[in-house]
Amino acid sequence: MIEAHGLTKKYGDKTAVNDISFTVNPGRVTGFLGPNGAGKSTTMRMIVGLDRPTHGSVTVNGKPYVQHKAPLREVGALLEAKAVHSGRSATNHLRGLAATHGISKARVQEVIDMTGLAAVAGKRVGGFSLGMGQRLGIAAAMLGDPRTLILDEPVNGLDPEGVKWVRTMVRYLADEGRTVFLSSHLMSEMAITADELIVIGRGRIITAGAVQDVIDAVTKSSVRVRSPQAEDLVSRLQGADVTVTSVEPSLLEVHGLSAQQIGEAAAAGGFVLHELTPLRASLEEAYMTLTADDVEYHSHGAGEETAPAVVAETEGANR
Ligand SMILES: Nc1ncnc2c1ncn2[C@@H]1O[C@H](COP(=O)(O)OP(=O)(O)OP(=O)(O)O)[C@@H](O)[C@H]1O
Repeated sequence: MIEAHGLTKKYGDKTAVNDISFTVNPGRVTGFLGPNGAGKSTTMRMIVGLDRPTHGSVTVNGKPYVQHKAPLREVGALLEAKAVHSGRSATNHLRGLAATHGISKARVQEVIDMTGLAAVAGKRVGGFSLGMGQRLGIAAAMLGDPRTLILDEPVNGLDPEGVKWVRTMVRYLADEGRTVFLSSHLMSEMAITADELIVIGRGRIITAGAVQDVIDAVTKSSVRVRSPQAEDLVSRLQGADVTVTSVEPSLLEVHGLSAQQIGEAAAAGGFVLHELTPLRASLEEAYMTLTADDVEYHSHGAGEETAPAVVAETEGANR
């Protein structure tokens, strides 16, 4: 478990992390999201004692990281994995780490096998690709068989097979009762990997909670309706707080009514339906809404999609 209370980090005038409090629970995969510069890495560095908080505190498994007698056995961390420019082999790199923490050579071999490094374990780490370096960083994090894992951008640079492997691995580790805290900018991946989310922007927590709750709190669900009588159906569906958008001639997107309400209204009016599909917003859409005001580095330019025409946003009954 990770517990932060009023955690704050200032670098000169810059407040990188601003009075944040949160809990990361065991048995769950918790995603840490936020725009570039939001303070994710700084928070993770404070958790593992690489940065000292300006104010506040953070504990891992009940104690500040530095007070653990065998920290590698409590917390494994992959932080801003940079290419390790080393002439040593992966095996020797891991054995060196293991030796200073009383960890056996057998465990080194285990983590090499777990992370798919067996074929390259004897090769110079300096020649590793980004993905292999990432796997080596994860191997090092796993070395002490820790109860808590902190992974900053673990899928960065990994191929699809590697991304899937990380997803499966963190699920397995959480199901074993471990605490898993990971950051990523890949929303689609986070949506299927994480159970819980903490979203930060400009050093402050924007929201936290179960993934679906975070999405539902900021996005409106809608229903896709396909009907050969779509045009006439629009007036049947009109009501207070109902928005009907015509996506194409026989296709509507309805906000403000459930699929059940639409189906019943259509049946009552004798309308033929070819499709009735509840649509849920994606984590990416929710994230964009949540962090819109907290993005420090905006990009501008082409690629903005034109919204489809809203054909009915009406008042009145019929719900
Ligand atoms: N050593 C440092 N000295 C000065 N400023 C720093 C230092 N480390 C981080 N910062 C600043 O603190 C803020 C938070 O940075 P941090 O790296 O924690 O963000 P992040 O959420 O991890 O971003 P990214 O997604 O880009 O990795 C940024 O504005 C950054 O420039």
